[in-house]
Amino acid sequence: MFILNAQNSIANQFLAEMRDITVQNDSMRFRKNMERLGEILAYEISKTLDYQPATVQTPLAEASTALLTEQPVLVAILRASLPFYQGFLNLFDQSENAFIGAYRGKHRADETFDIQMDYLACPSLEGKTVMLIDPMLATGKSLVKSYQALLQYGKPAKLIIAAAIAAPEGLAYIQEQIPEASLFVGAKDERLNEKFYIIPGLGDAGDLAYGGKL
Ligand SMILES: O=P(O)(O)OC[C@H]1O[C@H](OP(=O)(O)OP(=O)(O)O)[C@H](O)[C@@H]1O
Ligand SMILES: O=c1cc[nH]c(=O)[nH]1
Ligand SMILES: [Mg+2]
Repeated sequence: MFILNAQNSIANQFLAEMRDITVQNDSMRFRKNMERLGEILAYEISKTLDYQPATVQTPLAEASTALLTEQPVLVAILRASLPFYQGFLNLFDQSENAFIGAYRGKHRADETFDIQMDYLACPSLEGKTVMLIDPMLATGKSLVKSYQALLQYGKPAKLIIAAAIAAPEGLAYIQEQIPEASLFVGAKDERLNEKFYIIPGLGDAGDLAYGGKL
């Protein structure tokens, strides 16, 4: 598992501002920070993909390099992942894309919830490199249910799961349910609270990015 804030970098600033109650309610800044974190994680993930030799013709001569052997499929889980996903799309700008409307339904009296899933637009995933992108990995239910739904579009050759902030409980659930997934997270936080929010976390990522919902 790759944990970005295991090393100090400018990414600490973006994560800190997303968490900071004196900054996070500037929703444009919150979305921008989420996008920049997405770009950085996408860059780290890009180092682990497959490349093949290539040459490009400059005005003066041929230059040798190595380029991606294939474009990934980027999967955004509405709502909160949109700015985070945009960061990935900024770098993997030739990728295919999929969109899932998945959210945590109303919490029951015991605070548990089911994942509601109403929308799925997806190309074939057969044999492809798929990146499942969601900023918050709390219980892991959204990601697991999303992945299970995606399998109707084919079996990816490689599955990468990217989150801005992850709880240990969610990470364990993903590793149990989807052992083949490679995990890349901005930060691994302490725990979930009784309402299954990540502690210290940042609050509700979708609401901070786009406002509340009924
Ligand atoms: O790991 P889990 O326990 O499934 O929680 C994580 C999910 O919860 C949040 O979505 P939410 O249901 O708040 O919808 P939103 O993105 O529209 O805010 C967040 O954006 C993740 O998708
Ligand atoms: O802490 C959390 C957990 C789930 N979803 C969020 O937006 N935040
Ligand atoms: Mg939310």
